[in-house]
Formats: sequence, C-alpha cells, structure tokens
Amino acid sequence: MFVSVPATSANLGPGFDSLGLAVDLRNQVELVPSRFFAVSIKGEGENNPRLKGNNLFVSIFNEHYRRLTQKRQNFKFTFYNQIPMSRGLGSSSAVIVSAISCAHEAAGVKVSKRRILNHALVYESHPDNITPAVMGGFNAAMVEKQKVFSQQKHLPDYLKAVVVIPNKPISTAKSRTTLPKSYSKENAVFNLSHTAVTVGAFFNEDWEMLRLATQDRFHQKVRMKMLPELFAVQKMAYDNGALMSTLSGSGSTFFNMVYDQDAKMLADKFKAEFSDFEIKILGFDNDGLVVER
Ligand SMILES: Nc1ncnc2c1ncn2[C@@H]1O[C@H](COP(=O)(O)OP(=O)(O)O)[C@@H](O)[C@H]1O
Ligand SMILES: N[C@@H](CCOP(=O)(O)O)C(=O)O
Repeated sequence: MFVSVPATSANLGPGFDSLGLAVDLRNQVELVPSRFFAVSIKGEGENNPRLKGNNLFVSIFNEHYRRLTQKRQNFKFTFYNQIPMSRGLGSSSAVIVSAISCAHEAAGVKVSKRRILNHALVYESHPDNITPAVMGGFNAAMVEKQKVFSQQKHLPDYLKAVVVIPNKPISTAKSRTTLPKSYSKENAVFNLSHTAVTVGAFFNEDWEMLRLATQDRFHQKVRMKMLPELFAVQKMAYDNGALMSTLSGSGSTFFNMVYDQDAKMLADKFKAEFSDFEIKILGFDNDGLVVER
C-alpha cells in the first residue's frame, strides 16, 4: 500500500496560520507488514541518521495503529521523499498526514479526509499546511473547538509556482518564537483586509489582484531578516511578472506564483542571481492525500 501527500505553501502573505495551497511535489510511503521493524529512506533525508531512529512518521503511525487495533505489529516502511525538510514547504504536515492515513489503512479502518485533518491538528496546531496537504488546492482554514473548518478552491494548470529554496533550514517551531506577541489595531486591520481580498481573488480567479492583496505585516519581514537575500528574491519576482511573491510558511523557501508562460524566464533569472539556492518550477496539486491500495 502506498500513501502520498503533497508539499504546501502556507500563509500566502497576510493569511498567517489560515491560508495555504498544495504544490506538485510529494512524499510517498510504502507500507508492508514484516517480522521486523525496518525503515528505508530514498530522496530527501536519506543521509539523515536521526530519521532512521526517532522518526516522527513512525511514532504517529504507532500511536494511531495501536489506538485502532490494540495490537503491536511490525512493518517495513519505505519513504520516497521529495519535500525538502525545514524549508517552509510543509514537510512536517506531509509526515503527520501520511502517518495518520497509513495507520488507518493498515488497521483496515475507513476514515474520511476531514477526520484525518482533525487528527492532524493534534500534532500541528495551525491548519494552514495540513488542510491543503489533505485536501489539495488553495484552502482557507480555521479551527473551532479542536476541529478544522475550511473552504477549498482548485487551482488551474495555467498557473505555476516558481519556488526558491535556500540552502539554510528554518525550524517552524523556533521561528514562531521570534514573532511579536501582539499587533497594533492598524496592522491587524491591514492583515485582515488583505487576507479577505486574497481569498476573494483566489475564488474569483482575479490573479492580478494578488500582487496588492498578498502583503503582510504580521510575520514575513521579521523572518526574512534572518536571510536578507530573500528581499532581493521578492523584488526580482515582482520585477519579472510574479502575481504574488511570499515567504513560504516560516521559510526559508520563497513562493512565487506566475502565469505558465512566465515561469521559465523567472526561474532562469533566479538561477543566474542565486546560484546557491535551488529553484523549481512546480504545478499546483488539487488532489491532496492519495492512497493506493
Ligand atoms: N520526511 C520526513 N521524515 C521524518 N520526519 C520528518 C520528515 N520531514 C520532516 N520531518 C520532521 O519535521 C521537522 C521539520 O518540520 P518544520 O520545522 O515544521 O519544517 P517544514 O517547514 O518543512 O514543515 C523535521 O525536523 C522532522 O522532525
Ligand atoms: N503558519 C505557520 C506555517 C508554517 O509552515 P511551515 O511549512 O514552515 O511549517 C507559520 O507561519 O509558522
């Protein structure tokens, strides 16, 4: 059995802890019952010995498998990872969502995507990555009484993401501690109004509106200062036709949305200027969590 989950870009500028979308880069896990516990990793993280011992996927999987079956059973897990770790592309959400889904599959217990999402919230308190990871597409999400409520919009093929992935990891948990404890009314109204128009622009496919609407006063500047080249990345994106250019999650990746025909030109400019960073042109993912039995 295979379970796969896409990478996500959260916040999208002003929509801190609420907005996110899924891109076409996946972590896949294969699960086979086995006499002995075994982990094999291919792709991202394959040279990281910590992932073979104390693995977030395995601990969440075991917790749910035991809850569902009251049994202990060994499995061989093979991970095919494309999502870079601690770069603001939702690697932790992908791991959390796939572990919960795999545990239900292995236990033979049917489960809805909505239920998986609510379980995922236990491990990641903000719903902006886990929601597109499960549902695919663009999502606006909120939490009420420990449950996620969300609205989804599929994204068209004629839009692409040009992602700039720095060689420096940023831990989301650590980065959150650097954010202000409170915001002025003026800045709160700024982010609230810009988030509202961003959501409207996605639903109405008014892509040109995103340039103005996706500005933020809550988190981006303070985080971008940790890697000041990101200011130049954002400027280059806007100078070359980007529809939006935002810090992806807590960083360090920068997410730029463009029309298909502008993607290669922007990616080539980034490659020429930021040779230490990885540049990828990605489509959007409208499927979210996929299980293949
Ligand atoms: N493929 C993976 N396998 C196991 N654990 C992972 C994997 N990807 C991410 N993680 C866990 O998630 C952490 C990174 O999460 P986080 O700081 O939120 O970054 P991101 O922005 O990539 O989600 C890693 O330190 C690791 O504990
Ligand atoms: N809203 C969160 C999003 C974190 O996303 P990640 O991909 O960096 O884990 C935040 O801004 O902290």
